[in-house]
Amino acid sequence: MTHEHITQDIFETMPIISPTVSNEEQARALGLDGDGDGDGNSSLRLLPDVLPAVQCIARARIPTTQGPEIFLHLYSNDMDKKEHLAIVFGEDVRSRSLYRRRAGETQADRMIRGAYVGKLTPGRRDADRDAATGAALRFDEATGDLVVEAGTTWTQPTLVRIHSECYTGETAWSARCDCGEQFDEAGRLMGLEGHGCIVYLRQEGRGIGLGEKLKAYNLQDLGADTVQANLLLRHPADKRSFGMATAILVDLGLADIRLLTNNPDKIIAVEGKRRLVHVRERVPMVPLAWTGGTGGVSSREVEGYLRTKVEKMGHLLSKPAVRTGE
Ligand SMILES: Nc1nc2c(ncn2[C@@H]2O[C@H](COP(=O)(O)OP(=O)(O)OP(=O)(O)O)[C@@H](O)[C@H]2O)c(=O)[nH]1
Repeated sequence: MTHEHITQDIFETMPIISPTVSNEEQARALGLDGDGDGDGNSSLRLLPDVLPAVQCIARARIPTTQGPEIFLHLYSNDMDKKEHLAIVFGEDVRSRSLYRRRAGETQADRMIRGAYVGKLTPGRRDADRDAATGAALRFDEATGDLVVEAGTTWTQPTLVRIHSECYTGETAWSARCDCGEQFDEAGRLMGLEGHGCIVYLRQEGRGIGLGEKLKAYNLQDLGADTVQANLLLRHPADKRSFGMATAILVDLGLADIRLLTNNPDKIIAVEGKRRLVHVRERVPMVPLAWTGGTGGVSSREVEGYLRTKVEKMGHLLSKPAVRTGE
């Protein structure tokens, strides 16, 4: 479809952009549904049979400006060329694919990949044993797999956030969404617990990419809500999938989790068909501006964004009533 066609279509459909027009009506008018295939299903409902094969290719300790130390894990996979990440709080969380012994590698190679136990210090020679703490890794000699003794250090379900990339909210100080605030809050809570994981997925703009999200913002300024804007651009309301997150969590041995989210679709999606990951508890992410405290994103745009999430995307959020006479 040419640019002229899209522009023409948008202006033909502009009169039906109104807060009173439902997502379904809008989608029908455009011949689309949630995932654009006309079958009435949202893309999140289409759970994949097979998870991507993920491999953690490097891990490093990052001291942070916020206090807690994190271990950043960078993943490759067999489905896309993107660098998905796991931001891990807690030294005991071990990526199976990272620690697996590789043919011919030296202890120095392992330390450089981040496949070590304890802390790296100048002059350290052995990745698999930390003389300072006495910690040692154990391997299955036949397969080279790390033997992880379940529950030896952390027995509770781990606090997890599955975050989708949002350049505008995380880096460009955008007050159109609460993504940056959610990211910071997740890190704060995990820092307090001393344990947790933010899976950072490279699916910008609910999977449509930054360029398309910027177009969606212009449509929002022209009167569309966030769902209508995606549909007008001929994208599903939500183009994301969460099999990558499931695969990364399984690789990290995080099968029992408490998930920070308001989005019920995310719970279904991360558990997947085979329920390799169990969401034991949903931990709500209440916008800070709604908690009565200080801070938090506050703008006309973010209020509309959150309202659309509640009214059209089924998010489990309710704004506290404004109290009067106090
Ligand atoms: N297309 C589009 N994407 C947006 C918009 N605002 C934010 N996003 C993207 O939405 C994603 C953030 O969604 P999340 O906060 O991870 O997830 P969620 O489904 O809203 O659910 P929660 O876990 O409750 O926050 C990021 O990829 C953002 O870039 C928008 O107006 N349009």
